[in-house]
Amino acid sequence: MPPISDQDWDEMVAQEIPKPSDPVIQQYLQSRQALMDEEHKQRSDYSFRQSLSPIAKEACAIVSRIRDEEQRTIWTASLEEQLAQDPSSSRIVFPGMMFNLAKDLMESTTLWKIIRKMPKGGLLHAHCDAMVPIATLLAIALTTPGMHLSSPVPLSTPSSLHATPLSIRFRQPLPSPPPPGSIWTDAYQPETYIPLTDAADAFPGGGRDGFCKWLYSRCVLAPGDAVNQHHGQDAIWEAFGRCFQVLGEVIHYEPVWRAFLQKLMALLATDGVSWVELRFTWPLNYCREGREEPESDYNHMFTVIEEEVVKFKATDEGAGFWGIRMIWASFRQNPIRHIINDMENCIMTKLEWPHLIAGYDLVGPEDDGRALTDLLPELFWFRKQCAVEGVELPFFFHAGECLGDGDEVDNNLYDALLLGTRRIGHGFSLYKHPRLIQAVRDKRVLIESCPISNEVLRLTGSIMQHPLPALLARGVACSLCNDDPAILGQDAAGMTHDFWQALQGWENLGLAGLGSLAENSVRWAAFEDQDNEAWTRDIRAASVGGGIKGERLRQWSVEWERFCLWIVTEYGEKYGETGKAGDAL
Ligand SMILES: O=c1[nH]cnc2c1ncn2[C@@H]1O[C@H](CO)[C@@H](O)[C@H]1O
Repeated sequence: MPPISDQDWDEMVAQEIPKPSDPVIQQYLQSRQALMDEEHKQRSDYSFRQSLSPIAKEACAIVSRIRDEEQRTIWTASLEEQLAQDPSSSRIVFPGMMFNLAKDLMESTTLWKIIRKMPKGGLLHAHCDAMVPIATLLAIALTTPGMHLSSPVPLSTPSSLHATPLSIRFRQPLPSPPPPGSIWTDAYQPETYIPLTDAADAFPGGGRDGFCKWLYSRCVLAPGDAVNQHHGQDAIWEAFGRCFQVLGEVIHYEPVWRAFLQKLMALLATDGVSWVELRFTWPLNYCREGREEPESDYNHMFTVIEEEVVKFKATDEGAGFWGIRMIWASFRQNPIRHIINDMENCIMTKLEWPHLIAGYDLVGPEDDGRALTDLLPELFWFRKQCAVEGVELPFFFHAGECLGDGDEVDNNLYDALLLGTRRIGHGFSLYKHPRLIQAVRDKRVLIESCPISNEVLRLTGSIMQHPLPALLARGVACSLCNDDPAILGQDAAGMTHDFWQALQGWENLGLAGLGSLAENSVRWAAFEDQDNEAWTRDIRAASVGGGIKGERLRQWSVEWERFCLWIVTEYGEKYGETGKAGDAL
């Protein structure tokens, strides 16, 4: 049979095919939209979207066009190909590409400029030690009089440089100090303290600059650590633990602690973060200025927090900053006596500084420490002691920061909920638990989600594999957090990287979804001591509630509107309804 010509085909067949505008297709599309709308009603950000002002809606549309444009022009297949062709580059580029590889490019985008300005509310999940970028912290240590360095072995071989535990702390000058360069040679006498600046200047690999680079590499996970998935989770946690080892002690000296807090608050404020709740996990090794003997309790540290927050809030930069609270956290690996002792310290410090301690948690690798069921005796004792002492120390547990399905760590989620946790740190494996998802919604528990942390610590390969969208779609309230930004590679105290990744990675989120996550962080912040009833009442009442929470939610909402107006003013001409540059491309 001869082939049918196009003209004959048009006459014979094409007329039979419905056009997109035909009722049958239109009806189908309407049902499709209705199904989508119905599903979207279950999202946790649904009511936030519904109540957007006209300006906010316009800002969301603009951001969505910018996002689309950047997907097409920056994160392109041709860039990917170009990099693949370049033998010196091992980069693969797409919007959900691995965080460490995307970081530089992301910081050059328009979306970055926008997110940087966004009012982000509160940072609810972050570990105190890992908050100030390492270069900044080193600069503080190097300019603080009396800081010294010591090591249990000479730092003369690549392996000792790589992994030896270091001590960086205040020491009175010795009458005859060892030669500064000796620490880098076999002549070094272990455990002797060398002035930090002298040791830095004598660093064999390039003096002070080389020293700073080396210490940076000891405190920050290298991109390779995070990307080498074949090493698995235990290997990255080992490297992660070594970073904390170096950082812990440096901050535990009054002048460094003061400068650290000022820097932290300034960095948060410029990133649009108004409030922070920090996990606080420290042994009693903090010393006052000029002293080598550690304090016997935590009171001086908290006096300093109190003073530094007041000082910062009195500056122009800190005028809109709401403050800091600590969440006391014990290491879950520790044995019973140690944990009970830490709990006692927590309660004693709480009695002195009730407004600076929001609650209690357990930290450290979840799969290498004790599960919450194993810790029940200590936790029940703690609850009883809190009642006896009349202190409000609710739980804010880490739980489900794991890949398991039904293993001990995954099961921590059941205990966290049964023990009445007010928020869950990570909750990475929660999406596998339909009954718990329902409980989390009923009990109004918030998930403190840390997408970059989860990626770098190898729970997920890129933002696009992260389970947070599954939780949001099922109506679970969440907030975004940065966990350990100085160590994990964000190299910033603020949350712009995590916000950016979520916005660019997940189509369903958009600026409105991001706004809802930020609003949640204010709604679930522990601004003051509250019993369970008052806590739940304020979360329900949200911005129409009385008290400090209602007030701050209203304040956040004003900032959000101002931010949306800025977006429309700044980008409306090019990307607004009439400009539509994104669509034209
Ligand atoms: O994502 C995390 N999950 C559990 N524990 C953590 C995480 N990030 C840091 N730490 C733990 O908290 C201590 C400092 O507060 C660190 O020593 C680390 O072990």
